[in-house]
Amino acid sequence: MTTELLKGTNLYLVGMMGSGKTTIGKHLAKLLNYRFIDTDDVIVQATGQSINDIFAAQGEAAFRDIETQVLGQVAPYTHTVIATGGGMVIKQQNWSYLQSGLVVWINVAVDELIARLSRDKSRPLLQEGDLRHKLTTLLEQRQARYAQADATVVYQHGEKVDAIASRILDTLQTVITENPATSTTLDH
Ligand SMILES: Nc1ncnc2c1ncn2[C@@H]1O[C@H](COP(=O)(O)OP(=O)(O)O)[C@@H](O)[C@H]1O
Ligand SMILES: O=C(O)C1=C[C@@H](OP(=O)(O)O)[C@@H](O)[C@H](O)C1
Ligand SMILES: [Mg+2]
Repeated sequence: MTTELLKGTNLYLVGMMGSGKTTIGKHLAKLLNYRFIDTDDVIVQATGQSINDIFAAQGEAAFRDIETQVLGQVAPYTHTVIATGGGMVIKQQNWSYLQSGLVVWINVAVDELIARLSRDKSRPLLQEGDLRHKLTTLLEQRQARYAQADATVVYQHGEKVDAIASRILDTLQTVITENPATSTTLDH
């Protein structure tokens, strides 16, 4: 049902590190018969370096430039679910690309993010200092940007990936039905 309503419009998943963008995005793409792209994966493939290595060797600003380039490269696609990195929403320039599709914020409480990420070594911004403080500070800086999303799904404790994915589709159906102009990719 939502597949027809979307008319090929891309879905961009935004939210904090650990919120499940990559995991849920893959599932969502299967449900919609869409392609799946993770901007971090594209960066790793294109540079031949891990995200940790890029941050260590070139710094965050260089990573953000590559991230914007990658977003610009994938935005012209249709029928694609794009899992973004948690910091994608920061740059205003990125919103011109994000707004070519429908943006979904997966809103997960900091306590749950801590439980998921306490042993994670793949996210350079979380490797030093207190994890709760880092996540809380980042969320404070980003929350208003995440809230610019077209749809928000709040994670319910213990909710499985397939349940969140189908709730995202239900929410999008409501958003599109209430404002049909939101899904227009293939109309022009
Ligand atoms: N609904 C969920 N319940 C429990 N764990 C989850 C859920 N969604 C994702 N995870 C786990 O949380 C971690 C981060 O997920 P990931 O998809 O990489 O998030 P993101 O791409 O937003 O950083 C992974 O270990 C993943 O298995
Ligand atoms: O929030 C961030 O600034 C980042 C999130 C990461 O992606 P995930 O959100 O998929 O973990 C990755 O892009 C990089 O480590 C920076
Ligand atoms: Mg991810």
